[in-house]
Amino acid sequence: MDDSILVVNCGSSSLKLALFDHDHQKITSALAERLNQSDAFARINGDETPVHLPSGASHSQALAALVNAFKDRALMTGEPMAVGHRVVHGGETFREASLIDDQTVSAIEACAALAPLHNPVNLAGIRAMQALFPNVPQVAVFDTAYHQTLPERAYRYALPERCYSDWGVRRYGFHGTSHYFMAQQAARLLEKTPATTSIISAHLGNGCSITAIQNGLSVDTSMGLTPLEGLVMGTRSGDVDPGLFDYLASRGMSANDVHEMLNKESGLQGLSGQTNDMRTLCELADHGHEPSQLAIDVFCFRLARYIGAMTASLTKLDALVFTGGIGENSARIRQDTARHLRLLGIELDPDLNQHHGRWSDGRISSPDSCYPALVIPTNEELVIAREAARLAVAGAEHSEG
Ligand SMILES: Nc1ncnc2c1ncn2[C@@H]1O[C@H](COP(=O)(O)OP(=O)(O)O)[C@@H](O)[C@H]1O
Ligand SMILES: CC(=O)OP(=O)(O)O
Ligand SMILES: [Mg+2]
Repeated sequence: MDDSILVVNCGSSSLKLALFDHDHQKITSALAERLNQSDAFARINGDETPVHLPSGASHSQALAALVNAFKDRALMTGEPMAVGHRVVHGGETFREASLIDDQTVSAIEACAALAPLHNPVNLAGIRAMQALFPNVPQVAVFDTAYHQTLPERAYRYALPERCYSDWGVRRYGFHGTSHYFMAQQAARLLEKTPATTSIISAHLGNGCSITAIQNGLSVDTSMGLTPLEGLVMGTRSGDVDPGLFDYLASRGMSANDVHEMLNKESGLQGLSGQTNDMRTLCELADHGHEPSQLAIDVFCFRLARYIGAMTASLTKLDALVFTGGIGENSARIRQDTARHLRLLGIELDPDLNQHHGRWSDGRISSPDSCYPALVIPTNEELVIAREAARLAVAGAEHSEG
């Protein structure tokens, strides 16, 4: 055994693997895409030569190939001290990360109906790593855990009580690891403690969600029972009128058709008819492609509406924070969103917004802005690595004691 920590993030058709040393510094990372398809592909980041995968490779085949590649390229010398897994849905069972045993696996299975795109592949990753490293502690870190502090008025839907008590229908919230990290990092940048820092955190990646954080705790969030609610996303619709389901059924669509459409054919992809990739959309819009511009407009307007809505959950606001691939990299999306927020007094400095990387504190708001706006790179893998190491050490001490 060496003292490295492996972090596994299995998505529906991709997986990300990261390797950290005992000081929680990233040693290397890798990505596999188009899994279960004939052109499955894997590479170690920064390395030109792809890692060979069989055609149609599954998550477990890709994990085995990448772990072998880490070993072959001497990036990993022995077994890791812990493996941390991102698990998207932990229901009400998990308020924090958990060492994985049979009970944990059953509880994750029980939540799979609520996150059909995510939990089954998360479990596939867990099983694959258990097979590769049967003696290494495995830890599940849940997207939902950080949101377990939501007050009831924020997590209950206005539905008959039995929906909640019999079937667990409530807002759970996701991307909790990233929003938690934003709360920690924003406090550091603002020279405060997390327990006294209140922010609105906008995580804008392929999946997008926004969270109100009051004194370090999640008090409201845009994703709900599943990761479909809320903001416009790459291929997910976010909020729609619940009356839509009935209407589409009357047009001949089955529940499964509607599920597929809302999750995989909507959002930026659906509006633009071209792509779910924001960078490409911005280029298309620059070349006069109107549906791409519309997709950007709907994305930014929905986001601004949610920023306004989140202020109802806070008694103070120390900063508006942008993160995720879009939030960190797109000055245009941040600017277009801020344009809708003049009434709130949020104003970006065009130069800082364009070049925030040059200033270490991530601030992009103008000095006159009523509230600071920050760009903070997320690092879900680091949080998962820390949690995995902490629980592995605690577990070892427990069994020794
Ligand atoms: N410079 C950029 N401008 C606009 N969008 C960008 C830029 N860089 C990355 N993105 C977008 O970020 C999104 C991916 O976000 P990311 O957080 O990496 O995804 P994931 O949720 O899969 O981790 C894509 O839509 C991509 O186009
Ligand atoms: C929960 C969720 O939406 O995750 P991702 O952004 O990885 O799809
Ligand atoms: Mg993501």
